[in-house]
Amino acid sequence: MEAPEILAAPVNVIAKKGFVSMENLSKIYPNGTVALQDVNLTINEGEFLCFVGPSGCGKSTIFKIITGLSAPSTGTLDVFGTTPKEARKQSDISFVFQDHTLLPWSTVESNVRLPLELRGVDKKTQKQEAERVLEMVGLKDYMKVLPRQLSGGMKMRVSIARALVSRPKLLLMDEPFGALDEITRQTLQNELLNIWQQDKKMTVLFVTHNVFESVFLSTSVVVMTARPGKISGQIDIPVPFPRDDEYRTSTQFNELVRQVSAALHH
Ligand SMILES: Nc1ncnc2c1ncn2[C@@H]1O[C@H](COP(=O)(O)OP(=O)(O)OP(=O)(O)O)[C@@H](O)[C@H]1O
Repeated sequence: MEAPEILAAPVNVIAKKGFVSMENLSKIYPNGTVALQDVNLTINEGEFLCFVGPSGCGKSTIFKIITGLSAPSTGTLDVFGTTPKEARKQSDISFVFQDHTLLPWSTVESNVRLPLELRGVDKKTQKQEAERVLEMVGLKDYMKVLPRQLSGGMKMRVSIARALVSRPKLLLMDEPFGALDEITRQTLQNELLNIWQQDKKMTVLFVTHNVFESVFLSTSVVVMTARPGKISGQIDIPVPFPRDDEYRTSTQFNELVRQVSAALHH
């Protein structure tokens, strides 16, 4: 994590129409790197937004700002009517990273219960909720198993279950499937969409370098450019859910992939 930014200007946090909204948001790191410049973005409740862009375009910085781990240098930010830090404290925001970050010495169940345990939720509820989310990711039979006994895809499922256990309003996923083989990746994409469909109100922000993945998963793709990091375009994916494997080979899918790729190389 970066050093505290004493010089950072205070951020205005005000209620806006969007679920999460950013206006003219910029981020200049203490070493002078302009990570984000004039970012304007409105995210509505229930959206599945994918961020694509070259390495270093500021995708992770946007995530850090939304969660209050980093302060914007200028601009306005609203995270469902409260401060980012408060939203995180209330467990309204959960994360999933490429690295599953599971505790190796704890069972699957203990790993998944951890966010609730840290919040002082009673043991019975912890167990019920862990069972609920492990069922959702198809791992209810693996509750007593240690992470090292699981495949990469299964570890990622546990990581997703742990993020869902606190019933977040906002789920942030930073290249979660980047380290998985293509078949496992597609299976997990299907599963993630099923889970998201079960909770129509959960908003998902998903970073990926993979254009196909962004077009398969999202309701809208945000395309970013690097140095300085800016949003160069947003392409809506007006394809109804559920989406299946037929969609992956459809003309519409290929056309949307073409559009996102063109925006990336623009
Ligand atoms: N703490 C920091 N101090 C200085 N510069 C930073 C810091 N964190 C990130 N940067 C720089 O800010 C820019 C945006 O970084 P960020 O990690 O947000 O990009 P990204 O799009 O997530 O990259 P990647 O796709 O490689 O993960 C990069 O040029 C990076 O080197």
